[in-house]
Amino acid sequence: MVQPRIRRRAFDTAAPSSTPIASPAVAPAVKLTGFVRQFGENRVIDGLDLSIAPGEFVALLGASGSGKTTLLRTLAGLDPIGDQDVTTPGARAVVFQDARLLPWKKVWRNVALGLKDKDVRARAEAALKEVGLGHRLDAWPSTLSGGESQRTALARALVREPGLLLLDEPFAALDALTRLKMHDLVLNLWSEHKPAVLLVTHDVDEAISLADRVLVLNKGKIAAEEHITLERPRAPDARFQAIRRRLLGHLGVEAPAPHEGALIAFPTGEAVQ
Ligand SMILES: Nc1ncnc2c1ncn2[C@@H]1O[C@H](COP(=O)(O)OP(=O)(O)OP(=O)(O)O)[C@@H](O)[C@H]1O
Repeated sequence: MVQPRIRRRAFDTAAPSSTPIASPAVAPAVKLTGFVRQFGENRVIDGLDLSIAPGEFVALLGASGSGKTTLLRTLAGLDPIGDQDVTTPGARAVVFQDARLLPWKKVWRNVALGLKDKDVRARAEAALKEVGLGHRLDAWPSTLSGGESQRTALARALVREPGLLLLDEPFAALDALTRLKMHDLVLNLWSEHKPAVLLVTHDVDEAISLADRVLVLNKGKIAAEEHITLERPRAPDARFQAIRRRLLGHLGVEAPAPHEGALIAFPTGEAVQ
């Protein structure tokens, strides 16, 4: 396979003006200027500008087919970019919706995949302990639950000490409770290691709960941006709901007023409107 060319060059030190974490002297973890991606006649990304500060947690929302994965794949270096202005200076790691573990390798070997040092088992073990899987080092991937598989995928990403962590709907296939636990885990790992994060998600609440900044992708460009300054952990209070309504509006979805038309299920199975 021809390796995509992601330019890793010295770039201007101007920090993104709108990011809360950026300091003027710090180079961004991601910088895209006027980026275009086209499949035949389909111009999916159309002159997109994006800057992510080191350590910043950004979530990306957008309708199905709006180009979220295309953008993430570009930043991951998985797609050719031609001679375009894309800079991702540090190490990158990606976690997808499915864990993509090699079934013939034990859990720790999946995490250590591609590492070259002598102490790879120790590093894999440390990463697996961090995601709460220190007891499953020698397990086979087929014996893991969905949540455990995604934890393993997170450990595999973390062990590479990425400056940029790309998350493509990593919690979408998990049940609601496991998803909430994964949110806590990701926030803990992020505050411990502080990579820049780009999280692609369909879930507006997930985006508001986790990110410093939420972007809405529409017609190939960033159509809206919300800075989330609520303290973590974030409760779905009135300020949260106001951000939610604005983001849903940008996505073309009308948010129901609280409880309006909502079905409330009781433990008896009885439901009232
Ligand atoms: N390799 C490809 N060849 C041709 N078209 C592609 C290719 N990859 C993506 N596309 C098209 O680009 C558009 C954006 O796809 P992409 O997967 O980035 O959207 P998305 O926002 O991630 O969608 P979803 O939320 O449904 O996952 C779609 O119309 C898709 O069909």
